[in-house]
Amino acid sequence: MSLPSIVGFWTNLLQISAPAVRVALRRAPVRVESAGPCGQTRLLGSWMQKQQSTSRQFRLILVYTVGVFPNQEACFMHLGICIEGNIASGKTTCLEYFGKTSNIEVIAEPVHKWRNLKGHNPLALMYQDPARWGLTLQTYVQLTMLDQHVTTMTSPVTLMERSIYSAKYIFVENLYRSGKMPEVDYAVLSEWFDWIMRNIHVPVDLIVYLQTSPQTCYERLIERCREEEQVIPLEYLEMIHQLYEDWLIHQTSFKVPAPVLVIPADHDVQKMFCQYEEHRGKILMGSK
Ligand SMILES: Nc1ncnc2c1ncn2[C@@H]1O[C@H](COP(=O)(O)OP(=O)(O)O)[C@@H](O)[C@H]1O
Ligand SMILES: Cc1cn([C@H]2C[C@H](O)[C@@H](COP(=O)(O)O)O2)c(=O)[nH]c1=O
Repeated sequence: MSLPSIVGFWTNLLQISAPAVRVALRRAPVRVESAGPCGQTRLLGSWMQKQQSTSRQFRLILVYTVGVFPNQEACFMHLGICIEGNIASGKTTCLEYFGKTSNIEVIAEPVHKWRNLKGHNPLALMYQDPARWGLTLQTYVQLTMLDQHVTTMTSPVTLMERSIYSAKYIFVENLYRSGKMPEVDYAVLSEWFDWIMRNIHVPVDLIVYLQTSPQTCYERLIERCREEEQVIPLEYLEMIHQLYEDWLIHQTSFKVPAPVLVIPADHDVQKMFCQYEEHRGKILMGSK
């Protein structure tokens, strides 16, 4: 669908002038990125700080466009949402829940790659000897996360588990601050990360933070029983928790790349599913 058609559609439906729709589009947290296949105009989600005060009218247009044109091939609009949270906080379960909805594409964290890279297990190696293998794992995590961020999506909304941001701001930072990553390794990873930020567009429109207590995660981690993680003590989850809180709640450590929706996640699964339903609209809108 071309941009003029979108403008025409909303002009007719809302009985507002075409310039008003165009103004709403211009003020929106999406931008015309490129001409997609078959001449379709692609609007790629791109949240920008200076445009936080997006008009309500446009947001309605945005959300209902997803509903009205659900099956557009190579959809013209795309929202990227990252699900963040501590280890075993319930991110995968959340993804599986929303994955049942049509028009939402979910991208699970590529843990299987981190556990098996040409027969090697960088995740296990890192837990066994973080000072030796932290750089190895985190270099690969950064690459695989970037790969997921730039993958072309065909659905209007993508839910991605974690992000290149949390890999750097939480896990690399934790290794470094706890004295398990040499300064030179941290400097190399930081140079790579900064280069990516300067040269590659990594769009995120909303961060959904599943906020749990470290104790809850510890219990769920033991229940999940992933072999590599059996060495993780409660203190490790407490450090990850604090880094997440400083980044997304207090916003005192690193730049937050998108608005944050906080969902308390210590509850049982049924209560979590109820909360996901309550927040479904906000999540689809890609903002608070
Ligand atoms: N709300 C919940 N209450 C109890 N157990 C949960 C809840 N959500 C997930 N779990 C269980 O906890 C473990 C970790 O959940 P998972 O979704 O894999 O977390 P993450 O992807 O954040 O690491 C899994 O065994 C899962 O079945
Ligand atoms: C992003 C990231 C993850 N890890 C580790 C932490 C966990 O052991 C797994 C991810 O599992 P989760 O249940 O999805 O939290 O990978 C890491 O060491 N470094 C990272 O950057």
